[in-house]
Amino acid sequence: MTVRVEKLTRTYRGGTAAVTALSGVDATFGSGTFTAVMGPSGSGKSTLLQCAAGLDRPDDGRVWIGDTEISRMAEAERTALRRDRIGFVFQAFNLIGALTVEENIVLPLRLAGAVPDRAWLAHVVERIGLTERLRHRPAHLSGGQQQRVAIARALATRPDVIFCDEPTGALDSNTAAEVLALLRAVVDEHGQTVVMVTHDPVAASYADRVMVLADGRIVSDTPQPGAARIAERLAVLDRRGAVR
Ligand SMILES: Nc1ncnc2c1ncn2[C@@H]1O[C@H](COP(=O)(O)OP(=O)(O)OP(=O)(O)O)[C@@H](O)[C@H]1O
Repeated sequence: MTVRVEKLTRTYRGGTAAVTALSGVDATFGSGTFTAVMGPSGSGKSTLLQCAAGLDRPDDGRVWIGDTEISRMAEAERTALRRDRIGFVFQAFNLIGALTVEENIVLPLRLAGAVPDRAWLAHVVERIGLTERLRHRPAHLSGGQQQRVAIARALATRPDVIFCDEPTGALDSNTAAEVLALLRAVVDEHGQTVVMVTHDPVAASYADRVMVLADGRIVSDTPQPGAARIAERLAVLDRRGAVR
């Protein structure tokens, strides 16, 4: 499913000054593609993700998931669409400690009152390599395993799009690699659309494309050129930021 944002603007008011987090951002995330969203701290990455996912409302601009314009939907309708068609993976895995791995994975389905597709769930659990751990509690798993559970939970409803905010931010490089390979496989094997905010050039090198934000605008949007080149580009941007 393609996600499209048009002229997205988001200003946070409150405190002494208004902060413009997004300033007229246009972007399309094609069906079955994996995009890394990068840029300095405060450049608007998380805000872009939240607006594109319908978790936050832009002040101006429009958002489509497939043919559905979510920016015009009422809150209840947006909540239902998020539940059915969008998956989320966050840096802090956000698993529920009192539930087992299996219960965490099927929770979105239970909340939606949906009948689980057992064959699909079995496939997802096998794909993330946690078949033996289904009855364990999250606290007994490593960070990488917990994030794999979070990805399985995001996949449980078979969403069209998965938004990830720093999914490997809390992981060491080996477990991060496993999680990134899994996201890559989700795109390649199932044609899901993945949009991932990351600070890490190595993480971004798993994507098809790298979009860089600075001051709420897209400053570069290219096929991913490899971790070393991504790191160089970010360093240039940081130096420019430093002289402003
Ligand atoms: N709820 C909020 N209230 C006020 N200002 C906010 C809020 N959320 C974000 N901002 C501001 O909007 C700007 C963009 O924030 P955003 O979190 O989207 O950036 P980011 O690129 O994801 O940053 P980071 O890499 O540090 O997570 C920042 O200046 C931030 O301080």
